[in-house]
Amino acid sequence: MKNLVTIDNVDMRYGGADGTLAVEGLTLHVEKGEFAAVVGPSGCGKSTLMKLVTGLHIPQKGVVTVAEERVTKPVSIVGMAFQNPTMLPWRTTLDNILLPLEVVEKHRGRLRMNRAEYVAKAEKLLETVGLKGFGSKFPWQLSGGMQQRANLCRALIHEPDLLMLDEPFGALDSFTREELWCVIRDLHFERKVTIVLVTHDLREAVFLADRIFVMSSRPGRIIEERTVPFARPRDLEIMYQKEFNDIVHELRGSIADARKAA
Ligand SMILES: Nc1ncnc2c1ncn2[C@@H]1O[C@H](COP(=O)(O)OP(=O)(O)OP(=O)(O)O)[C@@H](O)[C@H]1O
Repeated sequence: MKNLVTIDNVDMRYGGADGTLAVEGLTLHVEKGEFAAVVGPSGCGKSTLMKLVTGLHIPQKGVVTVAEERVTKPVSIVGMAFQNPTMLPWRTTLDNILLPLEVVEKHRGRLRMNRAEYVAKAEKLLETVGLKGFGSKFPWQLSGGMQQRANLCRALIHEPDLLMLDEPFGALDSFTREELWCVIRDLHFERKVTIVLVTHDLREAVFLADRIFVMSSRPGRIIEERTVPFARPRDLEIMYQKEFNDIVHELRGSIADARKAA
């Protein structure tokens, strides 16, 4: 299958020539339609990887491409969701979801001409994530889990080919988190969007991903790549199977080794 994302031998340093080398010789390919997860010790450069793919950082060495185009500026075919939803409190949930369309030049004109169509699309997304009828509420009227759901809608409103998720469920209780795993699982299954998920939660990675990349300690590079063998769509029950927990334990071992090697 074709790669949608390629990172080839990339170095990224913060703060000038003597600054922090965050990733070094980072190489990773994600296929179109694939669900990839990236795990690794704290501070190993996972968020840096996300910023390199989305074009928020440009590396000093090496090449990043998305959809066969070299990344030299923020990439428009990508949707992003981070740990903190950062919704604007003075806008309704629906208007927060429409925000990326107002910001990105390419969509601005279309939104003005076809607002009703985009509102309908936002409402459909809200329904998909279990928030039907909540579009008129303000973010502060929603629970943390509901805000994360709305955050996902915002990342998906421009129908991105690539969805980048950086610890999007980190701050949630475990029941809400598992519910949202199922929302993401279904979105991936129905929309065939390519997803890259950065997470500290190894069960989350094994439940959701087709392939898991393990990073070394800083400067980060990929030290292990693991294909998850379970058929899709997966049920939460799978987390009680021995094969599932064996993979989680092996990944935990790899990360512990990477931390020791630092
Ligand atoms: N703007 C910056 N200026 C200087 N150093 C930075 C900057 N951003 C990140 N770093 C450093 O680069 C390294 C990688 O950071 P990054 O945020 O990518 O790691 P991470 O794996 O996402 O961390 P965590 O697991 O704690 O979320 C860290 O050591 C961090 O301190």
